[in-house]
Amino acid sequence: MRPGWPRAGWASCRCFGTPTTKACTTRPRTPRCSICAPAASLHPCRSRSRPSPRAPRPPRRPGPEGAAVDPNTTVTLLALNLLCVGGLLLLIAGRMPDPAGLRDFGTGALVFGFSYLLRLQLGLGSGSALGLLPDVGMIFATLSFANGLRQFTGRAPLGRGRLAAVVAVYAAVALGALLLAGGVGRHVVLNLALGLGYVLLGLVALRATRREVPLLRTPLRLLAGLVGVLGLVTAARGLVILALGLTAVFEGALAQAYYGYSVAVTVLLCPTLLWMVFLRLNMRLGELATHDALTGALNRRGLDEGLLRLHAQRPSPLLVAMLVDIDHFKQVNDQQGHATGDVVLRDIAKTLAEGVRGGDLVARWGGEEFLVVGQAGEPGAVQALAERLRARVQSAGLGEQGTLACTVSIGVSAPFAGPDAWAAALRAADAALYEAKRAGRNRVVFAPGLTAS
Ligand SMILES: Nc1nc2c(ncn2[C@@H]2O[C@H](COP(=O)(O)OP(=O)(O)OP(=O)(O)O)[C@@H](O)[C@H]2O)c(=O)[nH]1
Repeated sequence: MRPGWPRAGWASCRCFGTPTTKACTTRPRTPRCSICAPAASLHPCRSRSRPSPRAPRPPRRPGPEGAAVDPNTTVTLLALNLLCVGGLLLLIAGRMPDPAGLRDFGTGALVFGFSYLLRLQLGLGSGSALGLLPDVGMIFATLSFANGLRQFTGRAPLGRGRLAAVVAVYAAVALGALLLAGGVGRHVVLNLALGLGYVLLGLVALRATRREVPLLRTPLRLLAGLVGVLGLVTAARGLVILALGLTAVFEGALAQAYYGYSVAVTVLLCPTLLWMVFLRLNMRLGELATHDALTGALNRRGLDEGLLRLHAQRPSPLLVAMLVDIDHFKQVNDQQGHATGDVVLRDIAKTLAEGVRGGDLVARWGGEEFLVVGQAGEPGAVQALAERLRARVQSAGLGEQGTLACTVSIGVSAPFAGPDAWAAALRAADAALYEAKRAGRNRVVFAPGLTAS
């Protein structure tokens, strides 16, 4: 250490031992060295940290608390969020055998995200003709969402021709508005069209709640509420632009409210979509676990679950078991090929499922054998059901061309109640089926306790 230099702390004090010769760069919280400390009141750093009362104060910037919602930052975050979610949905859809609308959801989110980024590049309030490009992107993305939702809820998608026509009409109207009224016209048309699109999307979701399983109704209602309100707010924004001009919706309280709500919707929308996808996948897995892959009839596990449900009813109903076996099915395979045999199996399963009463169970019991379990019901009802099933199969056109014919033999158990009687009922149905085959096939035989009516 040089003689005369401060003892401690000088290295961290940015006056470097020459406090008054230059403008001091000492930060307010830097520990002072022994040179600065005694003359702190004269030192330039002290005078800088305490401005004289006469000096004009710099304008206050909003702090982190209560900071304004900045449209540019908000739109950037929305765009990134949409791009991430779109990519994720497309990844999930790529791995699903039946993506049911997920591809359209993903495409919609990606196109919306890119459109937002393009709008940021051009300037949010820009009135340039290039701005029509992201506008058209957003309209297409909204239609893509609606298409995805339709498919997700089991409805046919809108054809490509229709989508292209709507987008073309929008582009023409927006161009006309731009030529007539400049940027204001373009923004009014965009907000009104997007608002209408969101409201329609909400209505598609609301309509689907009527047909969907209860599990899916909650996220669908949430989706309908979120986009429905966004639609009304966006359309109202269009009217505000018309009445007050563009500045009113990009600055001030209205802009704060709109962008605040948009953030909330986007943040909630993504988990809602993923929630719906998760539920759908879960339902699909449940179906795969309980249904036969070839015929779509219940498998043993599905039958067990169905039987438990039937037995759990109060009062416990009387049930009957019917074993349905295709006659001479080996000949179908030998003459038409195994693939056609598969189609015939599928057709017969469908014919049986369409012929039973609501609540009856149809399961694939073995290779070309099905089991129907239903409530015994009124006297004569079981006999009528068994005969109807036999007749329906006989008259059905089967195979790829619908030109093949097959018959079935059916053995019907006596009515039974409770799981304990299940094994005995199956034995009785099997014995009756054997008897039907022995007696010449294409007939129904009833176990003792039930007689043909
Ligand atoms: N295509 C196809 N054939 C199957 C399947 N499962 C079993 N089979 C066929 O079903 C036929 C059953 O033949 P059999 O048990 O001799 O009975 P059947 O020819 O129907 O004669 P009856 O029952 O006595 O009237 C066999 O040829 C099996 O290969 C399947 O999943 N697909």
